[in-house]
Amino acid sequence: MAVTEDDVRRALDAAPAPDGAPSLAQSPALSPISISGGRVIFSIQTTPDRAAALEPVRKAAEAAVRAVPGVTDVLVALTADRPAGSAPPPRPASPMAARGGRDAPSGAAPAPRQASGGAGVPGVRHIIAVASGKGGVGKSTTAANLALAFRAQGLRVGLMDADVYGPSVPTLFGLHEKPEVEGKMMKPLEAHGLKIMSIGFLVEAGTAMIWRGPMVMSALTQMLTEVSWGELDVLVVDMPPGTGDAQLTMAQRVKLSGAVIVSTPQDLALADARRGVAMFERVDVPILGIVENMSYYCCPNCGHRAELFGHGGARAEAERMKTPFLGEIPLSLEIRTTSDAGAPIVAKDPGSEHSKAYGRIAAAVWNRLTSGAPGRAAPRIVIER
Ligand SMILES: Nc1ncnc2c1ncn2[C@@H]1O[C@H](COP(=O)(O)OP(=O)(O)OP(=O)(O)O)[C@@H](O)[C@H]1O
Repeated sequence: MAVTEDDVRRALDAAPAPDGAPSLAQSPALSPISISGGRVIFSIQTTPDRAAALEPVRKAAEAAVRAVPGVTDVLVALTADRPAGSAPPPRPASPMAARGGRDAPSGAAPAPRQASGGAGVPGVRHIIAVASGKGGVGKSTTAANLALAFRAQGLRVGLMDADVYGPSVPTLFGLHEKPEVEGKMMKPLEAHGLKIMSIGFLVEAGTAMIWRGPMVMSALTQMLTEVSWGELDVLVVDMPPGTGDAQLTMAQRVKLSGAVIVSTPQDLALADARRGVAMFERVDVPILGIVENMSYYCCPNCGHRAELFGHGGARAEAERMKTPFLGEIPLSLEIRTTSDAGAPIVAKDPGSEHSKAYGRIAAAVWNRLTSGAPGRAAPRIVIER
């Protein structure tokens, strides 16, 4: 039986509120409710000093929703904005502790929309997510080349590989050492003028990882807040494919300036891309645009361009969704071999046609970022299950 928001709200009509409202359902402290299958996630806004006292309210809300027919998993978090300059709240499990972790229901808590200044990471002007609805469409390749193209345009750039399920950035940049730790902060590695951090630097290569939702949140938060990124114009985040916990975590934890969606021309990937767009829209992250990757075939010998089945689909879809179309990248052996060899094409051959295509996409994204496209607030989660 499909769970609806009305079902959840009816259950919360009998749950206590933190602020004197007749019920949690009627309280402004209640965040938007996220429902995915039988999983229900929401948060209750509070102040850090009241977090402990409100634990019974959180538990009562969880129990009320758990009793709704069809609900299989509930995650309710208390959230608060941390005053500038104060210490961060304690973290849950660290990514290192995730090695060999047990399977468990996962979840990420949505947060109320509240305005706050900056990107949420000190010194970082814009954080953008590069995402795709499904795996293998070239999201990591696009993120890496986009970051390099920003750099080529004189920007100070970081690249954060948040793909907890299959980090590609270590291979893309031929980086395999562990980051140095200075005090409580990790130093990002550097390559081709980019500051780089990957979940792949923190876990053993080839280790089978089972990530629980809170671990994903913890790992991503650490990579954002416990890495000395320094002053950056833009931090490009290579997201895990799909529309799961990590995406929600990023969208809720950090003030994302926007998301770039990567798709291949085929209809199936486009349907996935549509889901990706919808997910970011649901959490109020502006879509900066869609990139069509492996758009057409470029012959390595004669440069002849052959159209592929479905070519142009992303442009048409972007128009239908009233989303900017950022550009197309061909299916090219050079793009693949340079990436596999640890120096993506924009680093290896900056003057090539393909690098220019990435440059045009970077310029379009930067244009959107600096033309006043709205960003999102950065809430702090105080307590999580
Ligand atoms: N435009 C392209 N032309 C040729 N090969 C490409 C292109 N884009 C990506 N590839 C290749 O496709 C494979 C998958 O790319 P990539 O890892 O970037 O995808 P992804 O969407 O990030 O995948 P995952 O979901 O597994 O992280 C890689 O071998 C990469 O080199």
